[in-house]
Amino acid sequence: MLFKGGGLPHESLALQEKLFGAGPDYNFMTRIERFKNSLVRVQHFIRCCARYNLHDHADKKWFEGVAFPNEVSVLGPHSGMFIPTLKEQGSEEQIQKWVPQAEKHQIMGTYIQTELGHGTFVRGLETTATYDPKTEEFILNSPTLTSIKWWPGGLGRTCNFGIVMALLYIDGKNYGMHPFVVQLRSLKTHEPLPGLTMGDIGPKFGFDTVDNGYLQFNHFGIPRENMLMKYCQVLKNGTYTKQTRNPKFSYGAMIFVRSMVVYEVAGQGLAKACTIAIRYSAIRRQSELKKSRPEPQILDYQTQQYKLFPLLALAYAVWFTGVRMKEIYFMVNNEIKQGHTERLPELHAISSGLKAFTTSMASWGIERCRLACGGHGYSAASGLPKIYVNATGGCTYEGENTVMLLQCARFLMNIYGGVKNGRRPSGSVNYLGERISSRCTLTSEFTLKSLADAFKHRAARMIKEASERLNRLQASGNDPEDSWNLNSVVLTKAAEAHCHYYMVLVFESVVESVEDNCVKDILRQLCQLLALCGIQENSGDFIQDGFLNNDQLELVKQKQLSLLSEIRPNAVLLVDAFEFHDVQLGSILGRFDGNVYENLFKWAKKTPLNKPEDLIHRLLR
Ligand SMILES: CC/C=C\C/C=C\C/C=C\C/C=C\CCC(=O)SCCNC(=O)CCNC(=O)[C@H](O)C(C)(C)COP(=O)(O)OP(=O)(O)OC[C@H]1O[C@@H](n2cnc3c(N)ncnc32)[C@H](O)[C@@H]1OP(=O)(O)O
Ligand SMILES: Cc1cc2nc3c(=O)[nH]c(=O)nc-3n(C[C@H](O)[C@H](O)[C@H](O)COP(=O)(O)OP(=O)(O)OC[C@H]3O[C@@H](n4cnc5c(N)ncnc54)[C@H](O)[C@@H]3O)c2cc1C
Repeated sequence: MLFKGGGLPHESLALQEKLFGAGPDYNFMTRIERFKNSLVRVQHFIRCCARYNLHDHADKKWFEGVAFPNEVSVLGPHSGMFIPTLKEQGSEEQIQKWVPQAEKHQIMGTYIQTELGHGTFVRGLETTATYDPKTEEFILNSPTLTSIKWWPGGLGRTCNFGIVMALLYIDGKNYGMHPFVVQLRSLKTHEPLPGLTMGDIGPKFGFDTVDNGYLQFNHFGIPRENMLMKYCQVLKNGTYTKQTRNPKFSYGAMIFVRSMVVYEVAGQGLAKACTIAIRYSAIRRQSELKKSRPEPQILDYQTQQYKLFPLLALAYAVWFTGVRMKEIYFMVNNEIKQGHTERLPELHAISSGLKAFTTSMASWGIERCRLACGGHGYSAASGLPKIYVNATGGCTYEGENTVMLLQCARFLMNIYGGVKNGRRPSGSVNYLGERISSRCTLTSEFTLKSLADAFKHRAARMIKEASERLNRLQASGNDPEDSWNLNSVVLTKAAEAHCHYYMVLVFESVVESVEDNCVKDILRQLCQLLALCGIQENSGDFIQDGFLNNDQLELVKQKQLSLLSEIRPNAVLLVDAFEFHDVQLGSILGRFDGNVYENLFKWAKKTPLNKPEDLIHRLLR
């Protein structure tokens, strides 16, 4: 119950739906079969939403977790980007017009921003929307090959609507990137409308159940009312007006998804992988620990614990951080709606930084879980390949991770510069206003406070040094842009250190808030392990300025090893506590009943390659 809160009833409802749990095995399907099967489940999901009166986004998410285990469906971009952008950027009239249809799935939309030539550099996008006051239409056009829209999920075959990000031109003047609601396909025939060339972009690393697509505009007209006009308006005569608000409001959909990805993608993905690897390690027996004794569970090998328990601690940390990230998003977004935009830069920085930091850590962690499962981990039956390919997409979409770390670093440099000029920082960066202590107080007790302080010191020092290096590069004659580029590796590391500190701090605050002493003690062990592993893996950062000494590092190592034995008796319970149903895990190795071998054998017998009547058989005969 530490995790699920109000979600359980919806999950149980979804689990009662036969169509979700049963059916053909994903691993034995071709891409087209996977896509079709997902569409069948999408339709059933939509019927369930009506039947169970599911409107709230969070309620639907619980349901989706069962309906689409370890994959993204075309509903992801629809409910995660299309509807939120309508709500956040549309005028009241526009919201009334489109949101109810979208929520009832009468129209299906996606978010159409990236182009063949540009994804990261949003200001480099080329699609144009030119206003024609005579027809009161915007004419959308793809002027170059590189301006063809590329990647939007659901665009290839499914969606009949999209929000297209395009450069607004009025009377020859470029007003920058704006969002437009565009009908793409006929609501009767589902054929693309004349003036649009569109389709699926082909097979990918993962995301088989999503038809990421391309779209080329050939002077395609849409009504004036289709520009989302909450913040900027184009009047009938072509007059452009805008509120004196931050132009970055049109990037709001990206902040939303980045804030959600920490929990939904990184937290869930790593927690599932740990559940599989730790349960399997309690079932699998191999080799000898002691002569003439039964083979031990592989989870009893210290090296196996050393591989998996730090990842378990990380899974808890990312999960808690993801929950906190969601809370912060909704809090700051409410403030923004009431006209208080002061915390937008911080929200952008922390959502960019944490999205990058946690998806990278989770991808790396999921792969390590696979390696920890030996040969069977390499089989699709482990469920780990599917979890990995979907989670690792999070390192790229919604802002490539290095680019996101640099956005976070940009904010940190601004704040640090302000501190130097006497400004007081607040929120997630308030520590930058504190004096940095030069010696570490870490003792063999390893209190959570002393561990968090060590990460604070590391982050503050690395941010300070990145800033000073930037200044030195400029002082030696480099222009600001070159200086930034020449410092960018250092900047990304400073941003990572900031995010790492944030994650340790969140974990520490969760532990402190737990009332049950037994649970508190177990969580404290995990939090200590997370922090100690972070120190050891990045020990150079902690000893570089003499903050930690060799004796303290030795203590860190000793404590890390003793924690492995302390965590061992609770390890399986700690993954059971995530409460993933077998349907959600999609893994034979991670089955709750532990009946691994019998089911692996049954599964292998079902593989299509074993069917007697096929071309392979004839060729081999
Ligand atoms: C509900 C969903 C739940 C779960 C999700 C689950 C599954 C996901 C499923 C499927 C995947 C779904 C969707 C994927 C969809 C996509 O990928 S959509 C496309 C996303 N594209 C990107 O993210 C592009 C990345 N690029 C950018 O964001 C920007 O262009 C940039 C940040 C790189 C811009 O860099 P610059 O050119 O430097 O910036 P600028 O535009 O000139 O900005 C100057 C100042 O503005 C600040 N800033 C930048 N972005 C924002 C922002 N979003 N909000 C607030 N402020 C911003 C920037 O920091 C500068 O500030 P200064 O004060 O320093 O000047
Ligand atoms: C599964 C998936 C789903 C997607 N869904 C959608 C969608 O629904 N809608 C949509 O519009 N888009 C979507 N996208 C596109 C996605 O948002 C972009 O691919 C992403 O933002 C990265 O941009 P890019 O492809 O231009 O990468 P690039 O910018 O070309 O990245 C390539 C390399 O260049 C580096 N680089 C680029 N710029 C800089 C810089 N300024 N400083 C340092 N290094 C830099 C990067 O770090 C990276 O190593 C999706 C992508 C994927 C993979």
